[in-house]
Amino acid sequence: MRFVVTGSNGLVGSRVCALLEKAGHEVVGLGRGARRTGGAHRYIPVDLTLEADVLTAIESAAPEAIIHPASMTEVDACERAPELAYAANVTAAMAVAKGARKVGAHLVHVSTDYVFDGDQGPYDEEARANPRGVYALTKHMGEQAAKSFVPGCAIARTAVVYGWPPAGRPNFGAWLVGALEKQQTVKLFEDQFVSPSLADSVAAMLVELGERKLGGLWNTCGGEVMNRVSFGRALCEVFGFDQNLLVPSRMADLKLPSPRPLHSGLKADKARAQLVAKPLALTESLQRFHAAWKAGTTPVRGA
Ligand SMILES: NC(=O)C1=CN([C@@H]2O[C@H](COP(=O)(O)OP(=O)(O)OC[C@H]3O[C@@H](n4cnc5c(N)ncnc54)[C@H](OP(=O)(O)O)[C@@H]3O)[C@@H](O)[C@H]2O)C=CC1
Ligand SMILES: Cc1cn([C@H]2C[C@H](O)[C@@H](COP(=O)(O)OP(=O)(O)O[C@H]3O[C@@H](C)C(=O)[C@@H](O)[C@H]3O)O2)c(=O)[nH]c1=O
Repeated sequence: MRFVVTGSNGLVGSRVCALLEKAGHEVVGLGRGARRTGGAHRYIPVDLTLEADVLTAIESAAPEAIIHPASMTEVDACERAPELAYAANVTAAMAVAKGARKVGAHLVHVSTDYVFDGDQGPYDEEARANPRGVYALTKHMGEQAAKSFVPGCAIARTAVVYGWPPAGRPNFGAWLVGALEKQQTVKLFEDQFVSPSLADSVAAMLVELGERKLGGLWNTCGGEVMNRVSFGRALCEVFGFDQNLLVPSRMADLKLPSPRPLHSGLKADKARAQLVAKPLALTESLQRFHAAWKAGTTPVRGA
């Protein structure tokens, strides 16, 4: 099949491109600025907030399916610059969805557990969204844009994605490993419950939604819900780091600019039952994360 993947320089997008290529699909990555990943697929630099450029790129690629992970993902930066967040998470989502509609491509739109308020998680696909904060609001609006232009699209929500990104901002898992390997202490939220998700596993589920042209809501995340301290402890066990470096803290103590859901997390039963690419158990995810670290295939190691 022919695929377009947005945000192909990002954590999820780069893994989606790699998996698609491995499976023998034709791939065109869309990203901002110069290419920052390997692989043999075609790359088109495009600012996704510019609708005309997005439509030109999508028409030239003529995909059967589009996977759209591109987004402004720094939650506090979104809070500080709502105009940029709106452009990246709503305007761009609309442009990509219009492109999909124009060429008749299936759309897999990537979203987040942060569309929920975190009062009563974990959440299944039927739960009602109640976004708080600019990142959450704009991601929720992005979902509506995707559904408005491509009613049969898949909305794939994921959460706390970790992995070894090609470049750019370190994620929760990479940030933790970077600090712990230098024996630095890390303050970890004990009051935020989430579904940590290995990027490769998320990518595999997104690829399957694209290949099978499945629509509707899908929680494409890790298979277990836990607080951030428990994640840290499990990571220490697998990597052999000292658990005494983990300092339990409360989110409110950090005085972050953006609100974040506390009892968040996603129920992964639908994906577990219906997808071939299953949500992974925490230990298996961490073992894979560790194996990539050991193999030295970690571009931002120590970032
Ligand atoms: N990471 C996480 O913990 C979670 C992520 N998600 C969702 O998963 C998806 C993927 O996240 P992830 O891969 O981690 O994010 P990244 O930040 O690693 O990647 C996002 C990519 O989008 C690109 N991008 C942003 N704006 C534009 C634009 N205007 N034009 C072109 N490209 C643009 C970025 O480009 P550049 O590199 O130039 O900035 C970046 O490469 C997102 O939709 C996110 O909301 C959901 C839950 C958790
Ligand atoms: C999780 C955590 C973060 N921090 C710090 C690190 C950083 O400065 C700040 C925010 O951390 P994070 O970036 O990991 O957390 P956050 O921005 O809340 O991560 C979110 O990202 C978006 C894209 C999503 O969609 C969510 O699912 C979620 O993964 O808080 C701690 O000090 N302790 C902690 O336990």
